[in-house]
Amino acid sequence: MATVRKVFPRRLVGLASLRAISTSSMGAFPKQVKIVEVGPRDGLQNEKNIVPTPVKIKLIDMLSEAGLPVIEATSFVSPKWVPQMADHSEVLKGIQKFPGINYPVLTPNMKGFEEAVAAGAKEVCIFGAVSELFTRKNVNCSIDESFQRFDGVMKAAQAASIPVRGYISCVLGCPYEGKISPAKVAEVAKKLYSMGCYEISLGDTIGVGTPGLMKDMLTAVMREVPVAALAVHCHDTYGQALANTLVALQMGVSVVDSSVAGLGGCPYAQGASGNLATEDLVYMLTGLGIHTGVDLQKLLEAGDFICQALNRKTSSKVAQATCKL
Ligand SMILES: CC(C)(COP(=O)([O-])OP(=O)([O-])OC[C@H]1O[C@@H](n2cnc3c(N)ncnc32)[C@H](O)[C@@H]1OP(=O)([O-])[O-])[C@@H](O)C(=O)NCCC(=O)NCCSC(=O)C[C@@](C)(O)CC(=O)[O-]
Repeated sequence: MATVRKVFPRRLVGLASLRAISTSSMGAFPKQVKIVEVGPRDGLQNEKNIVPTPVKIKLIDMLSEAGLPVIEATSFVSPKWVPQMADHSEVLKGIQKFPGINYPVLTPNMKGFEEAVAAGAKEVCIFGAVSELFTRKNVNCSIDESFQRFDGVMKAAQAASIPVRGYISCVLGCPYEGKISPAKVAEVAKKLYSMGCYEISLGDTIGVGTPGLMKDMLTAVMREVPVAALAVHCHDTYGQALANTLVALQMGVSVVDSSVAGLGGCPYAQGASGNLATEDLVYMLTGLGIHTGVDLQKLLEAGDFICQALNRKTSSKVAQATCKL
């Protein structure tokens, strides 16, 4: 059973007062941000001990209760590669499907796509990278071969009217190849968008990016793909995730991936740590007067639940701060 963290009203009163602060000198922010919660997938895929299926289902249900509009539920990858995601079908079938909430899943190839559709997936994600070495380690093929697989998934998805989201990993640096050129990211983003991905999530997989790198990368990508179709996905390895996300918001990006309690990491990216914590993102956006539709208190409860189930401390600063009161 989850214990429910007490979030003291005075902390939330403090939060509300932040809204009065003028942001006009900080550039134009979107009025609304869509948060894509990746905790149940990205957050859990790196966990060594297998998390029981009912825990995953309860986490997703709690995140739905908190009002997250998109919750990435699981991935239909090989159980030999990522044993933690082996219960993908049970998870997808077991969760409550709240009206208006999307529950996308990762599908690297046709096998994954077919199994996902059989389990009831209504939206899928393909995931590529700008680095040859990372692609080889992550999905056991070259970038070109990964696109051949995507082509099959895309055609099948289009025939079934299933929307496809595209991921690009290593956009601000690669654990194996180091620096990545913004032009290369733009080229891959353009390819995914031209294939029919409705949204491209730009992943700083190992969290090495800084705001200047984010600005340069986004500038290049925005020449090829409309900003309305872009999302950012920042890992917080070097403590830069919130700063990098803020820059993206200032440049017009209005879709942000994050993970409850800051869980996360890619098993095939050495040094990758957790994602930007959703609690911290919601706190910042609320302070900027940007609408998310997320109930912070319920989100904190979901974070408590999963941290207790995993027997670990939250990485969310907001969760830590409200706990200390
Ligand atoms: C892509 C594969 C499957 C290729 O794996 P492979 O071994 O090259 O595949 P294959 O086609 O040669 O098939 C080999 C075996 O795998 C099976 N197989 C083949 N496909 C599937 C499937 N879909 N589901 C279940 N089983 C599958 C297939 O049936 C066969 O089984 P066998 O005959 O040996 O018994 C493998 O490399 C894999 O599963 N990789 C996992 C990668 C992964 O999940 N990485 C983490 C997600 S990406 C990420 O975290 C980054 C992101 C998105 O968050 C953004 C960011 O932060 O950057």
